[in-house]
Amino acid sequence: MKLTGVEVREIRLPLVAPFRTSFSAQTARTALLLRAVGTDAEGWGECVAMADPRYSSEYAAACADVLRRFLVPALTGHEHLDAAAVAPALAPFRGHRMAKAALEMAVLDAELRSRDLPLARELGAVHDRVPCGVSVGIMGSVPELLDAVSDYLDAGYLRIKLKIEPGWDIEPVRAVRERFGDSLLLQVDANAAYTPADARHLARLDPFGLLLIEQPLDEEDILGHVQLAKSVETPVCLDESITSARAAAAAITLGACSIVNIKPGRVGGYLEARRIHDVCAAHGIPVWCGGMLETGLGRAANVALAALPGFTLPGDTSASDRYYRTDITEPFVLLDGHLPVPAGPGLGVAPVPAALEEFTVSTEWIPA
Ligand SMILES: CC(=O)N[C@@H](Cc1ccc2ccccc2c1)C(=O)O
Ligand SMILES: [Mg+2]
Repeated sequence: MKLTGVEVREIRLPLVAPFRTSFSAQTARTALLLRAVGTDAEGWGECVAMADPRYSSEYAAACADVLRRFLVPALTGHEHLDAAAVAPALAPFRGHRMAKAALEMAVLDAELRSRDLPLARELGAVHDRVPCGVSVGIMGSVPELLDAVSDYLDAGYLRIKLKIEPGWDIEPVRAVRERFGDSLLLQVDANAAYTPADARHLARLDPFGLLLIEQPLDEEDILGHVQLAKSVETPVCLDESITSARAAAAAITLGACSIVNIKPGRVGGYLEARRIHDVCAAHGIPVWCGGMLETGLGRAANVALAALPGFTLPGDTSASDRYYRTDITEPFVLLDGHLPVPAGPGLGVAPVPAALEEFTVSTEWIPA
């Protein structure tokens, strides 16, 4: 397609409950939605950057700026733009992977809709539904945590992930393991809250039979994770550190992780996410799909990605109502612990206009 322009829409969705991690406490989700308009097609993309640079260096206002000044202009002049051409065209601009991912996603959605092809088919999905886990925030007390976990298990989630940080780790994990038993699929996510000096402390999680400990150390501390992986039994999984297929290959080869959390927004898009899946599969490394509190747009694409063969662990592809009372698309509803893979062309979903309007903060048209 020939790109006419991109509409950048800031939305703000209240969360059903505060979501606290080692790096922030959120009561609402600010996100950017992109609508790529072409001569004969249009498509939707979602930028997963937070309002402030606390998960990674990107943040929503910076994404809007880099899209406006550099990324959208870089796609003009392409008579027959397709998704494969987006990353090479944006490569001269360093970083800004979440902004690039959103733009590629919108072009990919437009291209696939015009070809009447579901994203799952394009990516190589082998399942028509995916098993779902849930990410549980840091709570005010252990009883409050146990109630939240109990509710999520009643909802049917197949795996529990607990956010941890120094001072909220051993005790909540012990309490959940003791209350819900050894068969519960249980893992933790530190969001880089620890240092290599905490190795002996983190080894105290070993008796609880966790599936993994996610991103215990700083995203740049690959060698620290290599050392840590040698001194704890719990498998190390990386999230923030895995920014590309190259980074995944290096981390795996060095022994920094034995499981990878794949997030398309973090790595520059769904095509790079598939490449990371393929690199991990070649190394025999299981992967799962991480979450960034996406709306139904990103959720639809993540579920399609999570249906690839190497995604052998339940992901953070939770139902819409884990985060939002009202989603901007038709809600994703958990059924027997699974979400269905969208079967329509492209993302297979689109915003519900009334919901979109309700949560829109601003819109901007960037001509190509
Ligand atoms: C589901 C989950 O735990 N996601 C991230 C952390 C996270 C937490 C809170 C967020 C709030 C706004 C935007 C992105 C966010 C990402 C993670 O796996 O590390
Ligand atoms: Mg994480």
